[in-house]
Amino acid sequence: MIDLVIFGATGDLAARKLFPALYELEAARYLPSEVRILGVGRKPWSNEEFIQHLRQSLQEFQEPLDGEVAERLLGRAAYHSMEYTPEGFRSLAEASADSSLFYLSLPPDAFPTIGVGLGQAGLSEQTRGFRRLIVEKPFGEDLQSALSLQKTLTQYWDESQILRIDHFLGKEAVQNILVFRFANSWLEPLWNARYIAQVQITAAESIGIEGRGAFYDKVGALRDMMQNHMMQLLTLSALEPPPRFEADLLSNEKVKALRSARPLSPEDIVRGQYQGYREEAGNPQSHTETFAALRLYLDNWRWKGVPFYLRTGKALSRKNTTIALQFRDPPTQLFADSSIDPGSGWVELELQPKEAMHLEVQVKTPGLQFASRPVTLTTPTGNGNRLELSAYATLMLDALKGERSLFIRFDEVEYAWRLLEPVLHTPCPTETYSVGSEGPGGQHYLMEPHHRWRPL
Ligand SMILES: NC(=O)C1=CN([C@@H]2O[C@H](COP(=O)(O)OP(=O)(O)OC[C@H]3O[C@@H](n4cnc5c(N)ncnc54)[C@H](OP(=O)(O)O)[C@@H]3O)[C@@H](O)[C@H]2O)C=CC1
Ligand SMILES: O=C1O[C@H](COP(=O)(O)O)[C@@H](O)[C@H](O)[C@H]1O
Repeated sequence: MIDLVIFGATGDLAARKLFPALYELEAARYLPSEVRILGVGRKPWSNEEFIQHLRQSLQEFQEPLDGEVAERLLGRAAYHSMEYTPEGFRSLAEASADSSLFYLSLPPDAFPTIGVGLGQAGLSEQTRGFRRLIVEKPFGEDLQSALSLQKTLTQYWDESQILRIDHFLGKEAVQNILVFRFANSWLEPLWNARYIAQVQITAAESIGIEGRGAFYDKVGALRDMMQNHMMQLLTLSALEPPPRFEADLLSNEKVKALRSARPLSPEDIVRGQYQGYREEAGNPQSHTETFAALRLYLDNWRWKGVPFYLRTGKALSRKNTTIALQFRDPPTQLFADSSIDPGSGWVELELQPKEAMHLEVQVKTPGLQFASRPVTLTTPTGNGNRLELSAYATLMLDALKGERSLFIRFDEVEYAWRLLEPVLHTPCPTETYSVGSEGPGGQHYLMEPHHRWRPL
């Protein structure tokens, strides 16, 4: 038997994302028959109460829902109520299988207690099977806390057993960045400072904090999105090709990209907060940013001098996650007085809400004059989500298989924190922006002359 042990199984993430992901795996018959789902929590629930909670979560968050598949999944589920004490972990050791995947789906304050508790109960030992630990984000709240969490966990867990999750890496569209870059021989030679003038990475959300105020107000956009998802998009866009597609070789390249970043200064960041956030978060004095934009430079051979502009925010005009690169202008303007827009020449990977690639090219303006105009070639890169697994389903399946290339190695976390550290603790003005807008106006002051943000 293999146990998928979900700590925090009574919580929000489990209900919204993890149970539906398990349902998807069950529906696709990807979940090996020997896998049991063991929910763990402090709530004194019986097996029946947990199974009922799982059923209700699927009814609420899984669409479409096939009753037969749901019942198959429920048939694998059990609950273990425990306090996070040595005695509690001993009881778990008796109840759980020799091969176990422990998923820490609870508030980050609890990560050290559970990691150590499992270790002390012998549950990190791999003498009779595998033992792996999935750790949710955020991994620390700054560099020091991340280093300290790592030190605590590695008293009992080897790095190869720890799977730090960043659900963006489970998205097909994010995995497509590498394929797009390295499987197209026409494109790769152009993907550098010689041909690219600027890179813009945007993760805009239309939703606000959605009842997560107590959590979000301590975190803000820099810690919630920038340190993890945005840094992953940055490294995947900027890294050198690894010699082979292997987890450690890929992580090496991501870390190299992060380590080449020029140190940030306060002029490289703009923060915003949407109107009404303070009331929603229940903190009238809050300066927590719900929007952050950064300008950064990677001082390496490939990217020297190219600005990377990153922005992420909530309560914006629409959900839109993109990576866009602008090609440099041709060396001479052959077509006099043409209608070439200085803001054109983009290749854009749209990651969400649609998965698509957009390539802007110049074609002749019809008529007697030789002038050019931009047209956009668009091709969908996904399959309309019909056959795709959700990000969490992909990652859980990889975790069960022990495949680590879509998980984050500690030095990726470390160097992402190191990069942000200079702007993380310094007080910085937060500009208010309207709900449903493009974000604070100040974001435009980050840009170099002739650069401007693409519309959301
Ligand atoms: N919710 C989301 O959308 C997302 C969440 N995450 C991450 O996932 C993890 C879980 O998030 P979420 O489900 O929202 O968290 P919740 O606040 O819903 O907590 C999950 C469960 O953890 C247990 N718990 C709560 N506080 C503590 C504590 N101090 N010590 C031990 N156990 C505790 C509770 O279960 P019980 O009382 O039964 O023990 C609770 O039901 C977090 O690390 C979060 O950052 C990441 C991305 C998105
Ligand atoms: O991790 C997080 O991500 C979501 C955005 O994820 P997406 O898959 O919907 O793009 C964000 O809303 C949340 O605040 C953050 O914690």
